[in-house]
Amino acid sequence: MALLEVKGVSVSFRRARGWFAHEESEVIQDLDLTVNEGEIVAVVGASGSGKSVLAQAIMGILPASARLEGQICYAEELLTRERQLRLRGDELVYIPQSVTHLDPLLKVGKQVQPVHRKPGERRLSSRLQMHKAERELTDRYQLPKGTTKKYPYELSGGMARRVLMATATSGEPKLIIADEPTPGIHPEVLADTMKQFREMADRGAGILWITHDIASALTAADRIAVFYAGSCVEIAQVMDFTGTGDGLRHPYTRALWNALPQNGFQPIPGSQPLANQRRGSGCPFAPRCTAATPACTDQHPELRKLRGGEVRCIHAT
Ligand SMILES: Nc1ncnc2c1ncn2[C@@H]1O[C@H](COP(=O)(O)OP(=O)(O)OP(=O)(O)O)[C@@H](O)[C@H]1O
Ligand code: NI
Repeated sequence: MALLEVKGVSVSFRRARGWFAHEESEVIQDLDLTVNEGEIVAVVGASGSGKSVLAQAIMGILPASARLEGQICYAEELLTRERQLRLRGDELVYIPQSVTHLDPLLKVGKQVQPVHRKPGERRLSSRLQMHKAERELTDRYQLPKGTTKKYPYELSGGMARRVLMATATSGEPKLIIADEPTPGIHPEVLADTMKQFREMADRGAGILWITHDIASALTAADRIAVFYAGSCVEIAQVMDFTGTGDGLRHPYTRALWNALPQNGFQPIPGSQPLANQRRGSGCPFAPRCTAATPACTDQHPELRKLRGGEVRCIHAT
């Protein structure tokens, strides 16, 4: 079953311009993405491509200046504001990109206790729960003993990140939106985090995992969604990332793959256009694409199915 379906979602931000006027920049454009039960979908793409904005749209925490179009469904029903509020922190959990999301005034231990929402289920005594939280943090996340008694400001960035992970995974969530959960994490903890994601997925959860690190995404994800300038340009299978990238469908995905150290560090010239620099309606990658033709600048390519994946490029075969 599809746990998360993002259908034709666009997000734009309104900004004042001068005294009376305002301008809108579209930072996500007509996005389609699905996460099924038991599946880990990694979202990769350059900084500013719209990954975190998508996470915020799903969680219902976009700022008031944002306008969202399109539909987001959870468990095959529209994810309305009311459902977002009801499911958040329970079935639907979020690991935010910024550690400022920890409550600064609450000791860490209080923040990693599992939620018990089932009717009639007795809450564990608070001391017992504290012990459980402590064990989780020391055993699984290798944090020093006593971490639960600390306040967030007493933790390093990497420690705070592990606390965020523990906070999000201490219950039994169905859909996890993890925005860059791994930077600053020790390689062993990284491997364990990915193992934990896999176990949760094997129990039926769906995970949308936003990351800069394609190499680690490839070791744990089932499918990879590639973002460029607010568009999802390709959805690939992990096994497509091999050799010189001939199995990949979009020139940007191929360029990302060939820019990895193990593939010879071949950078692509130019840079991703910012939302307010995108001109016209063509393919956003066209200005940097060696395969671009005049037709590429005419219209935004449709997302179409190709060789077991999806692509937005009129030339992909
Ligand atoms: N609250 C906001 N108001 C205005 N613009 C915003 C806001 N939040 C994000 N943006 C813009 O939306 C675009 C996408 O940002 P987003 O944070 O989603 O990028 P990202 O892909 O997560 O990047 P990174 O990899 O650096 O985390 C950027 O151009 C950013 O400046
Ligand atoms: Ni981000």
